[in-house]
Amino acid sequence: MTTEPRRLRNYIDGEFRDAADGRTTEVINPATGTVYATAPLSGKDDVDAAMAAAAAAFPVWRDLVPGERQKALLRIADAIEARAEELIAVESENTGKPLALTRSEEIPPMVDQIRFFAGAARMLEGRSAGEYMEGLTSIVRREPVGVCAQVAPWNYPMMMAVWKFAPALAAGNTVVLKPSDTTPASTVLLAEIIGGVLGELGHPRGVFNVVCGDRDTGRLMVEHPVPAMASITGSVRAGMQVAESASKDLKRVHLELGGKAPVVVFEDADLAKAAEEIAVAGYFNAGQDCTAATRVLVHESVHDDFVTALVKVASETKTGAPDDEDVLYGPLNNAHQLEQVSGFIERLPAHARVETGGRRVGDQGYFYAPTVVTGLKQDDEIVQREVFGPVITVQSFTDEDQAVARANGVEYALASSVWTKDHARAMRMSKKLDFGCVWINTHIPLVAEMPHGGFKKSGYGKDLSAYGFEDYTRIKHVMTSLG
Ligand SMILES: NCCCC=O
Repeated sequence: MTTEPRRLRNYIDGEFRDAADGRTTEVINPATGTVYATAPLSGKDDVDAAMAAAAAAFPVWRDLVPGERQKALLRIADAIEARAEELIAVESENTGKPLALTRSEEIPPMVDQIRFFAGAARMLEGRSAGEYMEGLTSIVRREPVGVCAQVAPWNYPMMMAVWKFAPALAAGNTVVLKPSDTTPASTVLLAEIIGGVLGELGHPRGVFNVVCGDRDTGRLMVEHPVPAMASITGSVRAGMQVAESASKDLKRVHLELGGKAPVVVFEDADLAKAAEEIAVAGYFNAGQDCTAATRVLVHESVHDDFVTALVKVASETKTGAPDDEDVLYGPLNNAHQLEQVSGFIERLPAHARVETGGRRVGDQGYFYAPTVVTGLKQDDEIVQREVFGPVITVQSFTDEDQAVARANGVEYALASSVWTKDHARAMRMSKKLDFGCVWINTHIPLVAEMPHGGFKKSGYGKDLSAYGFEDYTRIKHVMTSLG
């Protein structure tokens, strides 16, 4: 017996709706390769409706005292916690992620991040009011920006949605959020949860809207005259298109565009610990993480020992079905991504060596083996471009200067790590590494209070933290005569 694919719908102005013209796309479970749902392929009418709803809700939401927005966000966090098992099941079906790891590694930080921004709503900072000219008092007002058009990626659909809507709503903005066309399911469920809370509290229906669709839908959102800000997590190409479209009416842009994180391992590092932790940080979520430990640079004197240790951990690392508690990661997100990752391996130059992996696992779904590639040169494609798959490359270096040059010698600049017992060296490296984050003797942890965001082609603007929160505000100078 075949079951009909579930029908996902947009969430606009407090109600679930199909696309105005009825168009849909298929949503595939990447662990099985089968269609299990359809989602609206939204067009201009849907984007217009969502933007109108968000614009109508904005003045009311903006003018609430911050404590009311805090209360709403705290209730949303509680509701997500209460319905965590549903979210985990939906996310795992839509991404193939291991259920156990979604439960332990995604829900708790998501809930914590919403609670952080709930608190931040009441803690906006500004410089001191005062008399900077004789007889005149100046104050700074910090205000929300307006309607925010937000485009989330497919690697962490729920958590990236949180990174977008939580700071925006906390600051008093209203939101139109588009999930990736391959992973809309958990965002639609989030809309039900968030909309439910906002409705119970009597807030305007259009505070939070979800519009499903593809790249064209995203383009319609960014080009739309209503939003004052566009934020996107995605590829460099998508970010450049957003920046270009947004430039036409000078919208504010917030871009998180991926990475190619260097992992610099010095000869005095604890190699066994480094190999263990780097493998987890490189293969977690099938390496589909913009901060993944993807590009190891190891001192030449310990290169071979490190490779041996890493290959051992890699070959013991398991990928498999969402309900298998022993797996570290599930499938690649979609057939195109499997093709992309396979393509990088197929195009490796003759001087490269695949030490382990380098192949698809099984013929159902989009699983790929944990892979280690050595023998590379700095300008090789796999060193320069983001693979977004379970592939760790290893190069060597001779000294600190060469390590820095190779680490910085890519277009991305999001995250990096340095592994050494020498504190002074770690601090020198943290100054010289040209990345938005430098971890020392660890790689990949994130925390709500600290900023996440890059430089160069990794984009600009910060997620998480008070800095991320401020990105969703604007400041106004008010000056009053004392006479
Ligand atoms: N580990 C979370 C990184 C967010 C972007 O991929």
